Amino acid sequence: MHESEQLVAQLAALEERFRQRLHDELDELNHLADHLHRTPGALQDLRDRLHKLAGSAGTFGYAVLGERCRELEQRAQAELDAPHRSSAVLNSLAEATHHLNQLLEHTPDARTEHQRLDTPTTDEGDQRHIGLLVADDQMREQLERTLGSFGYQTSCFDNPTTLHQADHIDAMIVDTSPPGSTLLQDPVFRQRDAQSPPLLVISSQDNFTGRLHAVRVGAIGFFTKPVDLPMLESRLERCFNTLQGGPFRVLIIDDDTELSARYALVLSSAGMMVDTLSDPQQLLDKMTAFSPEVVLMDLSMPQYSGPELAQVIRLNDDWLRVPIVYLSAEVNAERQMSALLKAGDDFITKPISDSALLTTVYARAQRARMVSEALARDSLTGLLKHADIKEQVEIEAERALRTRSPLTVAMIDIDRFKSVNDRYGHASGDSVIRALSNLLRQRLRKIDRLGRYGGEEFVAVLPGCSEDDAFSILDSIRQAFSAVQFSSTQGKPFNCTFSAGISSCMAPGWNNSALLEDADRALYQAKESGRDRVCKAGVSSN
Ligand SMILES: Nc1nc2c(ncn2[C@@H]2O[C@H](COP(=O)(O)OP(=O)(O)OP(=O)(O)O)[C@@H](O)[C@H]2O)c(=O)[nH]1
Repeated sequence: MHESEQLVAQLAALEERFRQRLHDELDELNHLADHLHRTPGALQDLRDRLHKLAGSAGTFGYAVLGERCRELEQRAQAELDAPHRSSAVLNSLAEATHHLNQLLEHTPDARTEHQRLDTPTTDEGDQRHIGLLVADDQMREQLERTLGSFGYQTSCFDNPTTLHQADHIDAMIVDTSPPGSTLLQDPVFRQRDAQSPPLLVISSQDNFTGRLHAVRVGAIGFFTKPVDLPMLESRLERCFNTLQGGPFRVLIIDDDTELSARYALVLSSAGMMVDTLSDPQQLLDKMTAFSPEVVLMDLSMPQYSGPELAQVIRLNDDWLRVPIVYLSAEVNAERQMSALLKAGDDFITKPISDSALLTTVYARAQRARMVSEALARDSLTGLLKHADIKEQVEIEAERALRTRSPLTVAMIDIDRFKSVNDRYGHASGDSVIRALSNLLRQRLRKIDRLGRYGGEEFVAVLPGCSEDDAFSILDSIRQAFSAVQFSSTQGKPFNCTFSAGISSCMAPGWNNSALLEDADRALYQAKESGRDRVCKAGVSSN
């Protein structure tokens, strides 16, 4: 069966399950309606059930029923808030509840459409194609060279129309200099929409107006000359979502299993990884095991409230960045605010259409991942920071132990870097650090992890790579780096070298915690034996 047909069939099966439950649900509502006068707590119970149905009925196509439930829920709530019960109100509430059954017929024209769910895909592996509209020859050549070395394919255009008409452009970079350029006011830019490829703008001036023009045509990056190319490249990477990611992980916490199954189906059909939780007691285990990037949380569950669970999540520092979105039938703005004040970031009111659910979750997940990536990365090099690369060493070491596959860790340190700073200035030193990080990123594979361990010290984690293979890769990078010619701010040319120590988990006597220490010891040995070399742990170098 075709994938979209399968989705429609699964959604239909869920709807059928919901339809069957609906009959029982309406019987229960009728029963409560009959006991409003006699049974304490019946009114509260009726309100809660109406509230739940107001959220779920619309999602499964019973929009009219859902709206009516919401109306009755509000009437029940008003009666609960009143100082005394009114017989007349209870009678009319009971009567209206009995009429709900008739609304079961109001489905065909109000059913939720099973539209095709178009989502941005994150297909990795293909070479990305960047369209350049850059009149400045030097800037264009620099971009072509740098983006090419990062594996992008570039094409140059000389006017907005040909750029927009070009096929298979994954992103575009537009240079709006010289000052006063009206390039972005060209109609083709103004007609851009959500489907248009991401746009990065280069400008010779950093001012509010320039940034505003860029935002108005939907730019996702703004760079001022001289452009920090590694920064521009990492922005491109970020917008393609290729930074160590995989599908977005979404956790749905809702006691209504049919409803959460439906949301899960909709989100997973768009390529997201979804897990559901109906028993909040399992919350901590689930958060740890699944590590969601977005949590969709029902507002009221039998024994717990959504804000309580959100606060439990927020007690753990590791989960402070995870957006929590309440999915609720609650329309009362005051109650929504009070939930958000406790914890949580956003509200989606049920019922919600499939595409609105998808868009909201996608936007939240994307933003959360971007923030997370930005916080984990070093601003000068765009590489992982000390703590994050150390964590990657541990993760990969555990994986290597589990899968009995090789793993090599390399510690790399620029030689006599202090004297580079002293002789050529700190800014030249920075560009050496950036160049080495670019070179490492460019030469290593996507699955390798790279981090800036200290000032001029880097760590590379190479899964599936033997010590010998890692040695030859790093040695060729060492040679390439020593051939790079830098120029100081005064225009003086100079070269740099680095030393590296590598340690592999296939080495005899290996254990997890010693991996970095062994690489460090090997690095020390490389320094001691003359620098500009790569040493393996446990092998003496002459
Ligand atoms: N430009 C620049 N310099 C940095 C940065 N971080 C650290 N440094 C400098 O890097 C230098 C490191 O020097 P040392 O640790 O003495 O080592 P070295 O001069 O590289 O000598 P060996 O490692 O023994 O070859 C120090 O002078 C730091 O100030 C940075 O972000 N930018």
